Amino acid sequence: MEARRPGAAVRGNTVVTDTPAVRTHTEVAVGVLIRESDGALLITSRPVGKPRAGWWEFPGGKLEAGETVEQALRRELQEELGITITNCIPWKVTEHDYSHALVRLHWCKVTQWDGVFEMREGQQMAWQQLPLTVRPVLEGSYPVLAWLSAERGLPFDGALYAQDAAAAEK
Ligand SMILES: Nc1nc2c([nH]c(=O)n2[C@@H]2O[C@H](COP(=O)(O)OP(=O)(O)OP(=O)(O)O)[C@@H](O)[C@H]2O)c(=O)[nH]1
Repeated sequence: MEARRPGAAVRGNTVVTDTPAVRTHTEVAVGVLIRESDGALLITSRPVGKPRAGWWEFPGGKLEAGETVEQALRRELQEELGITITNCIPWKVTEHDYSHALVRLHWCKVTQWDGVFEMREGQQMAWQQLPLTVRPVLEGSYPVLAWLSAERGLPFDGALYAQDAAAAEK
C-alpha cells in the first residue's frame, strides 16, 4: 500500500500536500580557534568533493550519533587538521538554511590544542585577523564573524565575503 502523509493528495504524478515536509536539522560542531599570541582566527577551505568546495569556513563537521558537540569537534579536528583540542568553550548556536541542508551550527571557542597542523583533506588553512582576506566565506558563518568583529570593536560587512565579491576581485 502506498504511504501518504495525512492531507496529501495525488494529482497525476504530483503529490500535493497541505502539510509541508519538515526539514530536519543537520547538527554541526564548529571551532573558532583563537591563537593566543595575536588573537588570529583559524580559517580553512572546504575540500574538493564537498558542497561549496574551495569556500572558506571555520573548521568542524557534523555530529555523529551519540556524540556531544565537544566530542564531535575533537574528532573532526583530529581527522581534518591532526590536532587535539584541549579546551572547548561553548559559545553560540546559529542556524542556516542552505539548498543542500538545514544546518544548526554549535560554535565553540578553542584556545588550547596539542599537535602540529596537518591538512589531512587537502584543504588550505590561514590564520587571519578581522576583516578576513580570504573569499568567499560560507554565509552560515557571517553571524559569528559579526559577533567576533563586535567583540573587537570592528565593523562587519558580510558583502565582503560573498561569492560575487570574490569573483569581482579576480
Ligand atoms: N565546518 C563548518 N561548517 C559550516 C560553517 N558554516 C556553515 O554554514 N557550515 C555548514 O555546516 C555543514 C558542515 O558540514 P560538512 O560537510 O563540513 O561536515 P563533515 O566534515 O562532517 O562532512 P561529511 O560528513 O559530509 O564528510 C555544511 O553544510 C556547511 O555548509 C563553518 O564555518 N564551518
